[in-house]
Amino acid sequence: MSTAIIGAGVMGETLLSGLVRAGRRVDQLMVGEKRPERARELEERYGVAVVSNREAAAKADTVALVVKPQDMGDVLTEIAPDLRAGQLVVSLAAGITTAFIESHVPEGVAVVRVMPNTPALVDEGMAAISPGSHCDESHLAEVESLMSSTGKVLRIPEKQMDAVTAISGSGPAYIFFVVESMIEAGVHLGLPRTTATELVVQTLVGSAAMLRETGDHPVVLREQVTSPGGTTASALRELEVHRVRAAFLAAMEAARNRSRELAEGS
Ligand SMILES: NC(=O)C1=CN([C@@H]2O[C@H](COP(=O)(O)OP(=O)(O)OC[C@H]3O[C@@H](n4cnc5c(N)ncnc54)[C@H](O)[C@@H]3O)[C@@H](O)[C@H]2O)C=CC1
Ligand SMILES: O=C(O)[C@@H]1CCC=N1
Repeated sequence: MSTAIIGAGVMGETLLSGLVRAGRRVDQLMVGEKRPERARELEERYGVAVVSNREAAAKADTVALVVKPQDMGDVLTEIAPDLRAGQLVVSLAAGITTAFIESHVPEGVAVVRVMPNTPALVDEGMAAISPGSHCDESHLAEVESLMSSTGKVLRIPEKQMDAVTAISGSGPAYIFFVVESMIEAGVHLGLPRTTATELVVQTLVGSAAMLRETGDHPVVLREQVTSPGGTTASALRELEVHRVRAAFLAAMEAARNRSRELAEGS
């Protein structure tokens, strides 16, 4: 089964590299990429064929669209004449609905919407997938196989996609923001930057492993760290005073709303 990736920026390369790591034959992969220098970079790095979008659409069994939501309409209009019934189109774009894609492609083309995230680069990705209206089990299984090469895959109803985008799609950025803030705090408290970075990164990795390995609720794990009258309680009180929990809620609502706006083309 050949797969084409149209749009090989951050997320397109993440998918491509994951497929290569998972042992997909490079001669079964193709890339369509607008920027010539980026295309050359990918050819050199992976030995993958970079072809026109139309050639990619005509030749591949599965066409993964990884361009920005704002570019999706133009790309679909460009490749529609080359698509045929029986092919699978997979969109990784925020906001873009399966109905929008189906309205641009020929009858009989199956569409699956995916929301991945960048930890896929280290095979710890979280991808949610939703079927369009002409999908069967084999199409969902194919997308599960594509995405499970780089992490976990969850099937969800499409109406949850904007919320999923706000939580796991954008999620790594929030975590990196917290990490960055803690490192800066360490420096402010007088630690060398390298020391602060090592402390924060290992604390994050250790905490993530505890969540996954114990299966305990985060509240339980937080309470274990919070000694009565101790340092953690003092810090958590400040986070509540500064309304950090409310800020997280507002931030994720904003991301969900932006995903909805992208669906409307703005
Ligand atoms: N970066 C992330 O963490 C995530 C991104 N996504 C989705 O992935 C998509 C791509 O995002 P990024 O990779 O971050 O953006 P990006 O800007 O790094 O990549 C987009 C790529 O598409 C190429 N491109 C644009 N128009 C094209 C065309 N007509 N034909 C061929 N290639 C074309 C650009 O040259 C660029 O290399 C977006 O729709 C985004 O919503 C989804 C989840 C996470
Ligand atoms: O920021 C964005 O729009 C994309 C979608 C989810 C993560 N990055």
